[in-house]
Amino acid sequence: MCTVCRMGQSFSSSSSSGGGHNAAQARAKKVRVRGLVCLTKTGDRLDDNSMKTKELRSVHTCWQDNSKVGKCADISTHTPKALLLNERSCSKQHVRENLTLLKGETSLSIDASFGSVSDSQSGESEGLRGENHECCVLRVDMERVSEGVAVTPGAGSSAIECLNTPDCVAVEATNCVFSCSSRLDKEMTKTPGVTSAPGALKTSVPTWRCDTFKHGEEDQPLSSPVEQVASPFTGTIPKLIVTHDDLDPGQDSPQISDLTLSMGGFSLDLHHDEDSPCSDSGCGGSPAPSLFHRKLSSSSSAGLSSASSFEESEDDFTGSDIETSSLSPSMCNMFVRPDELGGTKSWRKIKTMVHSPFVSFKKRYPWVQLAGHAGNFQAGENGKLLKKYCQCEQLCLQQLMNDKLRPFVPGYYGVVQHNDQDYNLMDDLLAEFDSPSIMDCKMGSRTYLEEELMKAREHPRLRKDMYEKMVAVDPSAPSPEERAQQAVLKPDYMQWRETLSSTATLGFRIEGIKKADGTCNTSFKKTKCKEQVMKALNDFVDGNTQLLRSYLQRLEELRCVLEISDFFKTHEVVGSSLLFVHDASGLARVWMIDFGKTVKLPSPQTLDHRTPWAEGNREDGYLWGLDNLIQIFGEMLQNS
Ligand SMILES: O=P(O)(O)O[C@H]1[C@H](O)[C@@H](OP(=O)(O)O)[C@H](OP(=O)(O)O)[C@@H](OP(=O)(O)O)[C@H]1O
Ligand SMILES: Nc1ncnc2c1ncn2[C@@H]1O[C@H](COP(=O)(O)OP(=O)(O)O)[C@@H](O)[C@H]1O
Repeated sequence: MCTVCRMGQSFSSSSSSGGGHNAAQARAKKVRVRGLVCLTKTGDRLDDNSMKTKELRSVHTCWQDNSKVGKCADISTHTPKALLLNERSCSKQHVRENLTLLKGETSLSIDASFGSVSDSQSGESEGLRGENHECCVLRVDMERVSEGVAVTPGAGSSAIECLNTPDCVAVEATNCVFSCSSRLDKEMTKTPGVTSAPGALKTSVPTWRCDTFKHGEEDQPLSSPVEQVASPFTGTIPKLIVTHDDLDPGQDSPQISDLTLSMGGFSLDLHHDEDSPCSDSGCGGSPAPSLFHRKLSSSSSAGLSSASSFEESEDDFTGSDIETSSLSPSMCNMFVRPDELGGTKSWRKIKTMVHSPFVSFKKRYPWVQLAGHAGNFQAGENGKLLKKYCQCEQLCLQQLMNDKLRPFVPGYYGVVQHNDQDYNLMDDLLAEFDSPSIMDCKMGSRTYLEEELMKAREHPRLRKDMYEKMVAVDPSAPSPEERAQQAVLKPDYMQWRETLSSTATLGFRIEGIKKADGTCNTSFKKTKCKEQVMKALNDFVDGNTQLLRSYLQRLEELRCVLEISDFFKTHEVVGSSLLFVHDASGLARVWMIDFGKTVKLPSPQTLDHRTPWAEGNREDGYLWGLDNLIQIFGEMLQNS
């Protein structure tokens, strides 16, 4: 049962309820679409979370699977004891997301304020060829979308046009220079990079040198010198991919949510983007002012760069939200580098964002990011990936390289610098797959750190972006106080998300699925009960029993290792995901990713990861969630 315990919220209302009503009405007219994608040879992006398709060269790897269906205990469902729940959100029925409002509208323009598409171009009956890189969707197609029909612009006469691919992005993509960072206790040696020739998307690393990585007791060899050049950016034909929401019982049509426009390898992240740090508590709760770089969530994407200190982020929170605006005026800003903007902070307030083409330099495949923070990743070389630096994640990955869990996490190669931004360099787990299907499952029964909770109590910070995300899913979810403030506290939002999804009841939730056919779905916010999860999983594997078996085997292996891992025992693992990847060859693997909020416990404390959470015990429910996931896979296999 849900209990109500609202944390101290003594802040004043930032807007009147009347204004809020108007704002709500305005929002209600928006149509949320997920998955506008440019099919390109270079780099694509599918959604608000930097989703991108990937074209890998063929890898004919056969996966021998000898797993047997394991015996699984019944799924136990527990609600962490001390969860502070939003009563309203627990008790409300799920509300469909905005889709029906599309009907009767015409062509769409982008509302940069909240990652939505608004009907501001009503009256148009043909694709609207806009300026300033606007993308347009025809009414006829959007109506088909609203009916749950997949629309493939470019296949027919029209649907979406991706216009005016900005030259400046190509420029942005040029002059990429990689070098190893000399930071972090001189773990790596910084060497000068070489600027690539203009006009091409070229990244050179002529003098790449990384000294042996040392942190504490760990020694990690780093990558060897490489020099690679990606293909020049080419124009693309965008494609709209309709993604079906999980249907709640009683729902009869799919929902569509969230929009990202991709243009030839760069993408416009159209989510509301209140600035945020890695988390309210900092990255992993341990902000390091000199090195900490805030993560940019899809909901809080803050522009072209994300390097900022925790302190700056905190300031941002207290600042008012940016006013909403349509795409066109603000689009120009998207192509302006942060340092070209007037203020030191204004660039972080840009609502929409563009990513440089994200291309695997060797394979030249578009990459896929299913969940997480927009703009967090850059292509690395040789099947590697650059993720925006987070000290917490770095520490974890370093330790994991010497832990029993090593085969279940991406290989880690240290910190590199690119355009003045530090990145953790790690394996691209998709690299060995050919047109992979991918699923991101966020593990655990709690998605925020205890430290975040404490900080929110000490210094309550209003999150307008989270309020907007909340009402977009369920307009009745906010409490009267939240409604008056038009904002929520992060832990409240996170708890609401947990109870809305299967996190609270099963200890994991599906964040996103992208299938080999290019379709994707990141609208699993309300996938809560076991049956819904099974349906999504079954869709993910296309009913393939062998894949189920392979995944089950891998999950059981992972569980065995987790139970004996020193790292796992001594860390609070929050917000970490399991990345499921398979392809047509039958290769199916699962890895642990995202250690941005995985925090070492004070010695000699350890966790069993199954005990229900009560504030102070720091239990995260990770293994409990994995037990349930394994049980579900086992049940599906038995039923198949
Ligand atoms: O999934 P939605 O509903 O968009 O909510 C997101 C996710 O919970 C993010 O977690 P993850 O990165 O694991 O996906 C979280 O980032 P943190 O992990 O930093 O807590 C974001 O917090 P902010 O980054 O504060 O917006 C929050 O807004
Ligand atoms: N090592 C990796 N290899 C391949 N894909 C990855 C890797 N790490 C992350 N991803 C992709 O990026 C998404 C977000 O990753 P995550 O680490 O959770 O980001 P964030 O810290 O921004 O939440 C994942 O869902 C997955 O699609």
